[in-house]
Amino acid sequence: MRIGHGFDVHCLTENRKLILCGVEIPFEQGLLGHSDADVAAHAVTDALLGAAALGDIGRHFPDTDDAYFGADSMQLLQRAAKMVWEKGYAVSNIDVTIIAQRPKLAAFIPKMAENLAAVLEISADRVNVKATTTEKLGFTGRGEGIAAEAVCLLECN
Ligand SMILES: Nc1ccn([C@@H]2O[C@H](COP(=O)(O)O)[C@@H](O)[C@H]2O)c(=O)n1
Ligand SMILES: C[C@@]1(CO)OP(=O)(O)OP(=O)(O)OC[C@H]1O
Repeated sequence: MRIGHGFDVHCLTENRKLILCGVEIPFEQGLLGHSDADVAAHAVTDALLGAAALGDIGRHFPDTDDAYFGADSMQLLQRAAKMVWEKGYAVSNIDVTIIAQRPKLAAFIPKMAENLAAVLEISADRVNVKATTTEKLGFTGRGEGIAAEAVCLLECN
């Protein structure tokens, strides 16, 4: 068994979509990034890569590369999963925490978990997604950005 952790932050801004684990969330602001800025998908990607000792998302998909401009981060996650499979590991489970003061995410969480399970080719009971505020404290609490953390356990084939 191998454990990995991922953490990411993106800034909230006008005129951008808010996409979390591939789900477009209706909100007056979205996340800024070179890709679609899906902060939760990025945290999961880093958790997988970390567990397999494969570095991080920026190493494999640099934000200086035009190929990733506006990229669908769930596709980047799928590519990271393939790297992990090729190293002989299988994803045992993932647990994701999205840190956002607003919007309320509860209604969208089942679809986020479904998307992650599909991309990672694992059953729904191996995926957990949750959201928390920071009780209006810090940059997330002020609504300046959204953060996400993820942990992943890999099994050796
Ligand atoms: N953006 C969010 C944040 C939280 N939730 C849900 O609300 C619960 C309470 O959040 P606290 O930060 O006050 O502990 C949390 O457990 C989530 O179920 C949410 O849906 N969207
Ligand atoms: C995903 C990538 C690549 O498009 O860009 P961003 O969307 O800016 O995201 P970030 O988490 O800052 O870094 C990883 C990048 O390589």
